[in-house]
Order: sequence, then C-alpha cells, then structure tokens
Amino acid sequence: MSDSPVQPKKVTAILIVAAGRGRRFGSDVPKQYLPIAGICAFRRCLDTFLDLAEVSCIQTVIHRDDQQAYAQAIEGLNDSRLLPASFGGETRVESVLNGLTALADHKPDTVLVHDGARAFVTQRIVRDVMAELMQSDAAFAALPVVDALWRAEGDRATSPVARDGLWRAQTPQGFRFDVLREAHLAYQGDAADDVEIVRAMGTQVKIVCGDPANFKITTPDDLQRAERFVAGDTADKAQR
Ligand SMILES: Nc1ccn([C@@H]2O[C@H](COP(=O)(O)OP(=O)(O)OP(=O)(O)O)[C@@H](O)[C@H]2O)c(=O)n1
Ligand SMILES: C[C@](O)(CO)[C@H](O)COP(=O)(O)O
Repeated sequence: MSDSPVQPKKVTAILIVAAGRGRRFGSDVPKQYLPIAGICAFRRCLDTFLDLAEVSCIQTVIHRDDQQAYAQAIEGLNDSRLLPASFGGETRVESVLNGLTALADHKPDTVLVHDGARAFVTQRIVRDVMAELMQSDAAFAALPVVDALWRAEGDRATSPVARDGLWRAQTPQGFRFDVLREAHLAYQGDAADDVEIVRAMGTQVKIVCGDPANFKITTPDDLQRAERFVAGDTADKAQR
C-alpha cells in the first residue's frame, strides 16, 4: 500500500456566457441560438464540455429575454453537472461576474470561461487550458497573428504594424477560481475579456494554442462560415 496521501479531486467549473444581444449580428433571435445545420452554437459548445469527464459543473449565463430559446437549446439534456442558468448583465464583464457569483457555492478550484457564440471549441483546446492550469494561475487559447498588419485612414493604408508578439484571443480562458473572482470584484469598467481583468491585477497569463475552427460567430458571414464548416467544406477550413 502506498503512503502517499490521496489527492482530492480538483473541481473544474465551466462558465458559458451567452447573455449578449449580438448587435453586430443584428438578428431577432440572438446569434448563439440560431441553428447551424440544425444545432445552435450554444448547444454545440455545451455538448463539447459535457463530453469531458474532467468537467465538474457547468454554469450558463443567459439573458432574461432568452429563457425560451435557452430551454429549447438544452432540450433533452439530463446531466446533473449542468447547473441552473444565471442571468447576465449589460456587459460581458457583468455577465461573467454574475456567473462567478453563482459558482462560488460550488467552490471550484478552477474555472474556464467560454463564449456561447464559439460553437466549435475542441476537446484538445479545453484539455490544454486545463493542463496549463495545473501549474499556472491563468491560461487561455489564442492564435498568433500571421497576416501582415496595416494601419489605415478609411480605405487608405498608411503604415505597417509589426505583427511580432501579437495574438488573437479566443476562449476558453481558464483561471484559478479565486484569482478570477478577486480580480473581477476589484475591476472597474469594461474589458474585452477576462485576461484583461486578471492582467490588471498583475497575474501572469499563459497562452495555449487555439484553433481556427474555434471562431466566434459575430456577423452573419460567420454563421455562413459555420454552416460550411459543419458541411465539411475543406476549402474553407484551409483558407483560414
Ligand atoms: N452582456 C453580455 C455581452 C456578451 N455576452 C456573451 O459574451 C460572448 C462575447 O461575444 P460577442 O460577440 O461580443 O457577443 P455579443 O455581445 O452578443 O455581440 P455584440 O458585441 O455584437 O453585441 C457571447 O457569447 C455573448 O453572448 C454576455 O454573456 N453578456
Ligand atoms: C473573449 C473574446 O471572445 C475574445 O475574442 C471576446 O468576447 C471578443 O469580443 P469582441 O468584442 O468580438 O472582440
């Protein structure tokens, strides 16, 4: 028999924010609930997380006006790890904080925040973020900028911008739960993502390799791209 103490299982929470209005998309039904080959972005990413045994619980954050769309999106699911949804706020920052507040009672060790509008997150990305959190306070998926970058005035290019060291942020963005909650409680104002919020506290954040497939549905073009992606349009995948 081994003398080494038994390590308690880590509690890994997923927080899916889906309370946005999709103003850039501009549809009546919010983009995260629009069907992509019959299954909406929100349900697609939710299923990916539920398929992972490492996930202890999932907190969703939705808009009050979307309760019917949400009920339809989770139809047929019977998994006790899916917690009752919380309501979001005016901004993504507020929605994340509401989700963190709801999760606090579950005492997670770590939390991975994901956009409900990113349909095609992969198990590989989720596992890589989780693995990095074994040794870091924070880690997120991102892709290096590979294109040449130009500053422009209107449609007139003015000066090149160095692309070295630039990354395109994706989600999931993972954190030690206490680190993210403390950072959110101290943070004032808006932020593009949670990395910005913990960086404001000086937390070191590691980058893990994202995936071009893990794009966010922001405009109607993205929904068409998602339809092509599901249809297995390899030309489209190669292009990205
Ligand atoms: N008040 C908000 C704003 C955004 N989100 C979520 O955060 C993610 C960020 O993606 P984004 O494209 O910015 O979503 P929207 O805010 O809906 O889009 P837009 O900015 O075009 O209005 C989405 O899953 C969105 O539902 C949220 O939960 N609560
Ligand atoms: C967290 C994020 O997905 C990073 O790409 C963020 O929500 C992006 O929002 P944006 O307003 O489309 O930049």
